[in-house]
Amino acid sequence: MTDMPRQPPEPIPVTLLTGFLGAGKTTLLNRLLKEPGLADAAVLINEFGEIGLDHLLVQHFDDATVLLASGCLCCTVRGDLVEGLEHLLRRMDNGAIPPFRRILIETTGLADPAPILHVLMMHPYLVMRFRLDGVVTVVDAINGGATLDEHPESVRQVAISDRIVLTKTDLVTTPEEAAQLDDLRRRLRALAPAAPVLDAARGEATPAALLDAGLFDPSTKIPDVARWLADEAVDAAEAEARGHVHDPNRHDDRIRAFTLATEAPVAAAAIDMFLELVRGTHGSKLLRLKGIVKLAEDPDRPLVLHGVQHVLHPPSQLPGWPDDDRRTRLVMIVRDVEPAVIRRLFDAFMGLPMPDQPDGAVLADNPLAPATMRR
Ligand SMILES: Nc1nc2c(ncn2[C@@H]2O[C@H](COP(=O)(O)OP(=O)(O)OP(=O)(O)O)[C@@H](O)[C@H]2O)c(=O)[nH]1
Repeated sequence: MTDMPRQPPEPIPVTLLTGFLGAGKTTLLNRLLKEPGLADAAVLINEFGEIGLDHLLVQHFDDATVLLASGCLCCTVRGDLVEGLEHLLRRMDNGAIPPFRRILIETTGLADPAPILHVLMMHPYLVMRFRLDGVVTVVDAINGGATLDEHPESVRQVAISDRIVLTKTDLVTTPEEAAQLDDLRRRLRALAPAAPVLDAARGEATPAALLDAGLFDPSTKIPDVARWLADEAVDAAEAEARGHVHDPNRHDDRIRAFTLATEAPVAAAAIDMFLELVRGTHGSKLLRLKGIVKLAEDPDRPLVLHGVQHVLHPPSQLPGWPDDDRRTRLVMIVRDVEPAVIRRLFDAFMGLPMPDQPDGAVLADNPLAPATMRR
């Protein structure tokens, strides 16, 4: 018998469920797990709330954090999360539990989801076996506005989300509450313009609407860049935000979503230097980055970028462009950074004419510039 080369197993999609204390995460999770399509999902939760989960594959992980040698706080790895994920994989690979086709991770209401996403993007083994499908953030229609005002971590949870679920809209009865809900919806749209807002009480938070938020259309397996990037929605929100006076004391006014785009093919070194500089300078202020790049060296095979804070998922290349839009497009969500600052840098590195600005060559040719930025 000839040995067939072994294909690596398909990475298992992971959905991160986040949202503030009492927002309704467990209630939503319980409902989703009763859906037939999720019978073969595994669940990892890091606290048992008042509502129990009676699902076959529930595993618990603690809040324990392990500081990496670099000492970078945003890279704290949830040790038990890594262990929990490895344990589930081991038991599946050994046949001790039935194969699961998806993982849902419910975080504590106070958690910043970024370190959990970092685990999925950086761990040398887990990054091969799992892929981040999306971040679902649950927001309470009654308390959501006050929570955003008081807790910056809840603003971050919304800003990095791919889907938002509004809960408790059934409790909105008075005209004042309805007006507050309108305001909350506006805030959510500004914070996460690419994330559809789904109303749980109206039955909109279905598995079809919440899951498979990644680049590939689950039915065709073809990448759907427009849906994944949602750059048009971000552009529209950016235009709306331009007319608005930003109040630096409001947590959500400090967050900005914007897009960068160029028709011209981009040299791999230029995009590399640009990202290096943005990550080096703005690090934790860069909440999320998604992008597709037309490489000068290989223009027919677009490069896919995906990052949370300064951590980039290992970039991949698609075999071809899925539609007619072949521009390089990046969507960024930042905190406390003016989009114009990053836009100027992008234009400089992409070689766009910038008569009155220092351009990329000045940095790249400068022997005093950091080594990563020199030619
Ligand atoms: N009326 C109404 N109540 C809801 C809805 N969603 C959740 N709840 C209630 O809100 C309370 C908190 O819900 P949970 O699902 O425990 O919220 P959680 O986000 O998991 O809470 P923590 O784990 O404490 O962060 C429970 O009493 C739920 O029954 C909803 O859409 N409408």
